[in-house]
Amino acid sequence: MTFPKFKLTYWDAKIRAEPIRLAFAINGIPFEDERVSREHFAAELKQSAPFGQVPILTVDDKLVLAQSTAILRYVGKIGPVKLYPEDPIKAIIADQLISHVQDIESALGAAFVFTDLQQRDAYRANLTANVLPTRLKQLDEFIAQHVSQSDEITIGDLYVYQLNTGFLTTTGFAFTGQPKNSVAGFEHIQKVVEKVKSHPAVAEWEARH
Ligand SMILES: N[C@@H](CCC(=O)N[C@@H](CS)C(=O)NCC(=O)O)C(=O)O
Repeated sequence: MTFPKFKLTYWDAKIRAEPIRLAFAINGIPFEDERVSREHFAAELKQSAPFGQVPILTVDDKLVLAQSTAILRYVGKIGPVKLYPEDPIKAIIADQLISHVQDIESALGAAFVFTDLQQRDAYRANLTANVLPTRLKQLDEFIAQHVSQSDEITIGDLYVYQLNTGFLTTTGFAFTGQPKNSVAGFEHIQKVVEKVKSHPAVAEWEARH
């Protein structure tokens, strides 16, 4: 299979780019993993980026694509491993996983709107005691009901994996004071994490990053 020349531009962070990087890795599609500083982005890229934000994917040095989940769906369609399933029901299951994980990430990120530290702490305490356990339980039950037990990986699974390895553990739970392995209590989430983690291309990617 031949592919265009790809360059993925983001910060030196996982957050919105990592599921895309993993989708490339699982498919064996070569890409330039460009990691820019906030300063370089503001000075050189923000004006020309389609929506003034990263990640962006540059195709063959000319077409510039934006919006992380749109890019992920694209990469999930073009490779030999159909990470974005062709079956519409399987596709919407993957889409729902992505949206739910994004809702969790937004809830974590919303703590930043509070400049008053006492209010921020109260928000995070509620997150830890109520919001996160509820959201994670919903995710666990959804996976139990809808996600295939096979080795097949979807872009939705990549988001669940990213929730555990990226935002939630390194940033989110650190904020809320939760232990880093808080997802471990959720059997079905954990199974998805293990499925992705044990994929040879993902294991190889993690060993290098
Ligand atoms: N909906 C967009 C959101 C992108 C976004 O919020 N990007 C942030 C980094 S995670 C950004 O570029 N911030 C710098 C800025 O807005 O100037 C996506 O999913 O790609």
